[in-house]
Amino acid sequence: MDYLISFLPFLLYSLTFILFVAQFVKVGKRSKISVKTLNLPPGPWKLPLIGSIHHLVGSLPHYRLRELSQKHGPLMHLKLGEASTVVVSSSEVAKDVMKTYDAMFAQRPHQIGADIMCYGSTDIATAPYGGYWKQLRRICSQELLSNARVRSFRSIREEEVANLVRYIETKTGSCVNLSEKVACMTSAITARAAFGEKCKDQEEFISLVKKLVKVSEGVLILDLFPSHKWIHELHRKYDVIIGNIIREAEKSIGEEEVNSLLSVLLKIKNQGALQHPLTIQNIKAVMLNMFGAGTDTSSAVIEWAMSEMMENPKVMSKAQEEVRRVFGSKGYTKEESLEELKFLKAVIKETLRLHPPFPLLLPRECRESCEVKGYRIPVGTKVIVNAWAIARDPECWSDAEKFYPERFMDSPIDYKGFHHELIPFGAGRRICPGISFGVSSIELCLAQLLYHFNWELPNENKENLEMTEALGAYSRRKTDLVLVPISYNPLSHS
Ligand code: HEM
Repeated sequence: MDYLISFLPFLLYSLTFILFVAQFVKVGKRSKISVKTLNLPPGPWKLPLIGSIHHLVGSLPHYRLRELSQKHGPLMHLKLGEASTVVVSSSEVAKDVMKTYDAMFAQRPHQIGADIMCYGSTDIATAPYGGYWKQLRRICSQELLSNARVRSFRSIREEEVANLVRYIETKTGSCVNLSEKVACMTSAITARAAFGEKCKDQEEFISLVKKLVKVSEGVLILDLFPSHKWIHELHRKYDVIIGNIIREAEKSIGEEEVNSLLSVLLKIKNQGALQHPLTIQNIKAVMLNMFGAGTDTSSAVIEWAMSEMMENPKVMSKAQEEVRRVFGSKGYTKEESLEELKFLKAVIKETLRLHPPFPLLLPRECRESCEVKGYRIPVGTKVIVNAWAIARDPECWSDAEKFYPERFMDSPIDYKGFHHELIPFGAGRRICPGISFGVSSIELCLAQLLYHFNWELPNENKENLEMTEALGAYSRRKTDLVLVPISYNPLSHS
């Protein structure tokens, strides 16, 4: 009975929500959302109005949004009641939003879910634009994720990738669930960089954050049912574990030179010379970002790159030939050699183009009313940039749907936020600060997987590798990538 009573508010919420949405959404026989065009005051909005609020937009997949924008234009207005969202689907409009008017669109929309999970939205990713966020962002770029700091984690990356290679070597000729193993590796790299070597709660922490990340995909649920017990229960568990880890880390500060992300943050907090003093709660929120934003994203890129190369064996051979030539018979010995892997870098760019881990980036909000392409965007409008659709726009890319890394070989186009046709890390003030951290693990891991092994599909799906994406805010494979590694001996080929 108690159980039923506790579910009553949940059911009432659901019913109200469905009735509310049903007024605006006409779901046809084949689940088509009806679209109307309407002139909206104030300003020259002549954009499609579809029955949706920003919550729903979050759950509309990027490919459905592309279909809609192909019909209704690269700046599309979605509205339900008084809540407005614009969806950007061309590189030109993205440039306006993330460069010309970047300061106007550097806000994140307020989300109740983020308030619960991220200690009142005091992390970097969901903090409102302003002095506190700017300070965190500076700490993040100069101290936590600077190139020098990322270089200092080199031995961690090398050890974890070597562990993965050793494990795969024991499985030569049999099936390996690469998705699972690569996800463990990226989590281990992030955990050791974040907490240092001596963290005994690491495993528990990683498994809890995985659950939290899954839940955060459904921001809709968090925002609609903020009082529901399990959300708070999950957050309480996170708080206890990260609290223990921080207490342990505080003990070793000053004892030895530790450069884990957590110890750097604690030192900055203790120095106290900040305009917005950092609290332990703030540090807990930032640590959640490092894991939430940093682990599944990198492993998804590795998975997709391997999948695409399995689908395109000529690309695989070319990438293997390059790595084996550059590394020679000794294999990987120095990080600098990664710089010579021009084709592998192109493979990674092409993977990020076709499979950006956040196809819709992270949502933004308009801070000040402004005009984009002749349309007045009122303050408070939510903005979604469909980076996935832009990266497949035939106006920008020839043979846009084809996996063709060669397109980047003599091209200046990069993913660092200057070329708005390729923005897997976003652009402007809110661009991802973890590019160098993420890409350095991706490059090393792929290079080693290509150097040490030839890869085959398991017998049961020899003809057909499943390439479907799972539904959700992150772009990941619907099914795990299972492959058969065959160990490669460089000496027998030299
Ligand atoms: C392949 C790997 C990664 C991808 C594709 C990726 C992508 C993104 C994207 C699309 C955004 C939103 C940008 C925008 O709004 O314009 C973002 C933000 C962010 N990312 Fe990443 N990310 C990756 C790795 C990482 C790593 C390794 C870390 C940290 C260790 C990280 C930390 C963050 C943070 C803190 C933000 C919030 C920035 C802000 O709001 O100011 N990311 N990332």
